[in-house]
Amino acid sequence: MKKINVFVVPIHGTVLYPYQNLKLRLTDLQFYDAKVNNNYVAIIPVVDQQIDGIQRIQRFSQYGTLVRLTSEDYTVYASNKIYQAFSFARIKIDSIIKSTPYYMISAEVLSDEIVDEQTLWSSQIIDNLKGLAKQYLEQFQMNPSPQFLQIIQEEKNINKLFFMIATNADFHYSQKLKLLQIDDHNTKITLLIQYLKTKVEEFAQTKALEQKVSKDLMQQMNKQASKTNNQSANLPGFSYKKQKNNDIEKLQAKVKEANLPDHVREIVEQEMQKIEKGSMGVDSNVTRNYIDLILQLPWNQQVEETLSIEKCKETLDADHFGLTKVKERILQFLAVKKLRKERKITDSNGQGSIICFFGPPGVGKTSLGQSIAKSLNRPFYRIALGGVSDEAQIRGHRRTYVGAFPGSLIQAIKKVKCKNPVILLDEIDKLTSNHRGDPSSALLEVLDPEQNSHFMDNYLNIEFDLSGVLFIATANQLETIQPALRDRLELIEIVGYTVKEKVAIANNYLIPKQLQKNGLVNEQVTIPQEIIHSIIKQHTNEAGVRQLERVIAKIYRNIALKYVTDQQNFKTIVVDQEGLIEILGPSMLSDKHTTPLISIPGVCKGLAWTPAGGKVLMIESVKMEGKGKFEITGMLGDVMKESVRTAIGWIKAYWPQIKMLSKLNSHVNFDALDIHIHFPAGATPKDGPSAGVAITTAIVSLLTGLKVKSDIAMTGEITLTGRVLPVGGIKEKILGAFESGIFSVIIPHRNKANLIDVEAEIREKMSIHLVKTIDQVLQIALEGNGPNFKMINLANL
Ligand SMILES: Nc1ncnc2c1ncn2[C@@H]1O[C@H](COP(=O)(O)OP(=O)(O)OP(=O)(O)O)[C@@H](O)[C@H]1O
Repeated sequence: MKKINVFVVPIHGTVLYPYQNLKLRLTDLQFYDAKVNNNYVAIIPVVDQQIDGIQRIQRFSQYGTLVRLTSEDYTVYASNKIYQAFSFARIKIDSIIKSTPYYMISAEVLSDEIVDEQTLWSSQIIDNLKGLAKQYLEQFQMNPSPQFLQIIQEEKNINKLFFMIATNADFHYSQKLKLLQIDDHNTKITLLIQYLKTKVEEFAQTKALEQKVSKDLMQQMNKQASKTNNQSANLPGFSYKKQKNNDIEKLQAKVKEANLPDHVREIVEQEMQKIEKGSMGVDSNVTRNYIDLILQLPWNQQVEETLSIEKCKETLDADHFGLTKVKERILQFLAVKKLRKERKITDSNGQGSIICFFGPPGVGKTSLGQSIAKSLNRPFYRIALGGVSDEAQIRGHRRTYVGAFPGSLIQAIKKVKCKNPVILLDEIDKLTSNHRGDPSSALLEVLDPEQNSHFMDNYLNIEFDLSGVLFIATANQLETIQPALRDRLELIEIVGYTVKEKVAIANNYLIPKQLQKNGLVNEQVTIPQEIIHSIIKQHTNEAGVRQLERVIAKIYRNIALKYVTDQQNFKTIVVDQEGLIEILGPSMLSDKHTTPLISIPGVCKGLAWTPAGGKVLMIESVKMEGKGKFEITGMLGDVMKESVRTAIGWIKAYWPQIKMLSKLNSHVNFDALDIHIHFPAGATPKDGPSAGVAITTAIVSLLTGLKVKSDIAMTGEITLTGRVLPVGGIKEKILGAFESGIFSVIIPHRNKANLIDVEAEIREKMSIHLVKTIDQVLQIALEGNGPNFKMINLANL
C-alpha cells in the first residue's frame, strides 16, 4: 500500500468520488506549493458529530479522495486560483501531521481495482445495478442526457461504474459518506443497489399519491361541471354540449389561423383530438392550457432590428450619465455583433457572446440593458434569477406534474411575443443549486449559441429556437458565478459613483424623470444643490443611485399631495433642510466625516468594500496575559480569519527584526500572551483577504507600542513572507476614505492601474502610497520609530 503526505482541502456537506474531472478552487495558496506537493491535494469531507456510523479522525471523515491538479484555469485573487483537476483514488487517513495554519495528513492510497470482476459478480447483478441507475436517473434528473445513459450502459469497469452512479445520485450526505468508506467490493455494490432501490420505490409511492390527488380533483371537477351543466340545461335555449362544441370550434379556428410550423401544428392537432374525445375534466383543462401556450408563442414572429451604432450611442447617452468606458464596451460589442451578422459568422464557440454587467446595486446595470433593447428596437424582458435553485424554474416542469408550468424563458418569450427580444438575466451570481438540479447548467445550455436553437422546455416539450434572443446578464460579484457560466460571459464592470457623479445624475436624469412620473413641473418645486448633497451624504448609503432616486421620488410625492390639496394657495416650494427632515425624518446615518481619529497602540484603519460603497473599517487589538492564544471577533468569514493567522505567522517569524527596528526594550513572550482582535460593527458579516496589511499593522502596533497614524487607512492582502498583494474595489475604497475625511491611504503597488478609475480631482486631494511589502506599510503608517522599518529580508521581494 502506498503512503503519502498530502495537503488537505476540507469540503462540507458533499463527497467527491474518484474518476471525476473537476474544477477546484484553492484559497490557501500562500501555504500550498504545487511543486512541493507534486500537484496532489486530498479532498476530505468534514463530518459533524450528529452523523452516526462514519469513521472519522478529529472533525474529518477518515476516508477522502486524492486529487491531482492537471492545469491552472484562472486566478481569482493572487492566493485564490481555479484548477482543472482529476480525482483518481480513495485514501484513508493514518494521522493528521499538521493542523495549523493548514492541514496535512499522512494517508494510505487505496487501490480499488478489481482483479477478476467476472468471478466476483454475475452479469445479473451488474445489469440490475445499471437498470436501477437508469430508472433512478430518468426519474430524478428529469432529463439525463442519452449519452450519459449510454456511458453507464457500456461501462465495463465496475469500479468506475460504482463511482459514476454514486456521484450522480442525490443520496443523503451520510449515505454518500458510507459509500466512500467501504473497502469491500461486495458490500459497497450491495449498499448502492439498496440505496437506489429505496429511491425508486419512494418515487413510485409519491407518483401514486400525486395521481390519486389528481384523480380525486378530476372527479370533483367533473361532478361540479355536470351539476352546472344540469342547472344550465334547465334554462331555455341553453345547451351545455353546445357550449362545449362552441369552445372546441373556437379553439379549432384559432389553431387554423395560427401561423404554426408544421411539426408544431401536428402536435397541436393530436392534442385537439384528445380534447374532442375527452370529457371536460382536469386533463382537458391541462391540454387546453398547453394548446393555449403553443398558440401564444411567437414561432415565426421577429421584430425588425435597427442596429445603428450612432442610434445606440445616442440612446445610451440620453439615458445614462458618464459610464464612458462602459458605453464604449457596449458599442464595441454591438459593432462586432453587427459585423458578424453581416458576414454570417456563427462559430462563436460559445465564448464571450453574452454581455454581463457586474458591480454594486443601483449603478445602472438593469437600465443599461433596457437602453440596449430600446436602441435596437427590440422588446425587453427581465428574468430575476436571485434565489433560483430549481432547474424547473428555468426549464419548466413536465406536464405530468400537478400544477406544472413552463420555465421562465418560455414565459418570457410568450410575454414579449417575438423570437428576438433582449432578455436580462438579472443577478446571475445569486443562482444556487440543490437536489432538484443545477439551474446554472440549464442556463449554460440556454446561453450556448450552438445549443439554444434547439432549446427544450420540459413543459412545452417541443424545441424552441432561442438563438435570436440577445441575452444580457447582471451580477453584483463574480466569485459566485459558476466558472463554466462565467467563461461564456463578456464581463463589463460598473464601479460605484462619486458624490459629484451622483449629483450630476440627480440633476440631469433622476430629477427630470421623477418630476414627470409624479405629474409635477419645474416651476412647482426646486431642490437646491446643497440639499442634493445632504440627501446623498446623510440620507442615502450606497455605491449606486437607487436610494437617491427613491428619496427624490418621496419628496415629489409629498409636494404633489400638497399641490393637489390646496392648488389655489400653492406657491413654488424650495426644499430646505427643515423640509427635508419633515419629509424624510432625521438622518439615520452618522455623518460620514466623523471617523474617529483615535491613535492608540493596536488600533488601525482598514478599507473595506461593501455593496453600499467603500468604508473605513476600524481594527482593534488588545493583549493580555495568557497562553499564546488569539481570539477574533466581529462576524468574520473564513478567509478573513486566515488573514489574521497569516499576519500573526509573519509577525512571529520576523519578530527579532521587528523588535530591533522598533527599539523595543521589553521582552515579548508569545507563549504567555493572549491577543484579541476585534472588528467593530460586529453584527455585519465581513470577509475577504484585503484586510491583511491592516491586521498586521494593528498587531505590530500593539506589540511594539508604536501608534498607527490616526489619519491613514489601508488595504492589501499579505503573504507569509511579507509581500503585499493586490485587492479589488480600489476606486470604492479610496472614495470611502475620502468621504470619511481620511486623505491618506496605503494600497498595493500592483493596484496602481486601478487609480485611473478615481476622479483626478479626488486623487489630487489625497496622498496615495503604493507599497510592495509590509515593512513599507509600517514605515508609512507607524508613528515614532515607524520610519525605521526597513527590513533586510523583504527588500528583495
Ligand atoms: N449613470 C446613470 N445615469 C442615469 N441614471 C442612472 C445611472 N446609473 C443608474 N441610474 C438610475 O438608477 C436607477 C437604478 O439603476 P438600476 O436598477 O439599473 O441598477 P442595477 O445596477 O441594475 O441594480 P441591481 O444590481 O440592484 O439590480 C435606475 O433608475 C437608473 O436609471
